[in-house]
Amino acid sequence: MSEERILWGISPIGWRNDDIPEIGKENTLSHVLSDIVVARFEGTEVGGFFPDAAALNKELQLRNLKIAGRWFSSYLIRDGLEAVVKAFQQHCEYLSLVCADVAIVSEQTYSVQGHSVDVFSNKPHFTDDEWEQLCLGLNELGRIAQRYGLRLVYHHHLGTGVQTGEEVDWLMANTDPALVHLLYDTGHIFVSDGDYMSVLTKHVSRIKHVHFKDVRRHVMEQCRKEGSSFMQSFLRGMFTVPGDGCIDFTEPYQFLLGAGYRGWILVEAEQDPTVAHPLEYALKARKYVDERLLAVTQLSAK
Ligand SMILES: O=C1C[C@@H](O)[C@H](O)[C@@H](O)C1=O
Ligand SMILES: [Co+2]
Repeated sequence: MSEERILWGISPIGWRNDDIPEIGKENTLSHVLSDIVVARFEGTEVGGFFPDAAALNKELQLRNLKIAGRWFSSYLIRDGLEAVVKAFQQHCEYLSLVCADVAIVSEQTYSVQGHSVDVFSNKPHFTDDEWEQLCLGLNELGRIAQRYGLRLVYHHHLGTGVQTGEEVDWLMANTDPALVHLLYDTGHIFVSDGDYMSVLTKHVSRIKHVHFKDVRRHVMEQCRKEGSSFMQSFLRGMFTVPGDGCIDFTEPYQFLLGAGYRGWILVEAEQDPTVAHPLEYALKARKYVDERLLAVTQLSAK
């Protein structure tokens, strides 16, 4: 478990994207993992194209890489808890076999994440009953995750019912802090609310996993103006790696350090890999982390 320090990882989403599985298909698992080693990250998250646990462990061990976690789309509101539990148990079983730390959950009932609609004006809103069903269900999934030695971390996401800071507040207030933790994703909350510090400062004690995703402001503004879908927006380059967009990561990073955050920070930048060379962007992110985040912290500690 990554309890003692911050571990830096990078998501495979820059090479291949589960939201559009056709893109980056030419990037094999070996290629992606070896690029991650070249860029000096310690680990990654599991992508949809990753193999069974034994085959993955072999490739990880060869490169001394770790797995942080994996995304799980829950449909607690649409299908009910019972229908979700079996798939979630299998998910946790796999994650425990690859020695992961977190199970990342995002409720996808009514989500427009994968739809061809304007993501900026079509997010769903849950009713009180639906919120209750979601929160009780998440507590139960959190209990299951714990049995597998994992933490359930909830991923707030554009185009879903838990997108805004207010919705994150509601989710945190109505779930059990011992069972349901928060994944803080800078890119999603910035595009949603135009602010990335409020969720962090309010909920830092619940945050157990972090995605550092940067945003190209001019592309975001253009996508908003034209009513782009979520997938169109990232294909057009709305997201990028830290240091390449408009977010100043020194602020959230210093705050996380000050609050004693331990665990993973993953660079996560979905863009079209035929436009944004994945290794080039991974190296760009590494340079920013080394020079603007780690070096500054070491200097101020002297
Ligand atoms: O953590 C994430 C996983 C993806 O599948 C998702 O669409 C992306 O935006 C993200 O932040
Ligand atoms: Co994310």
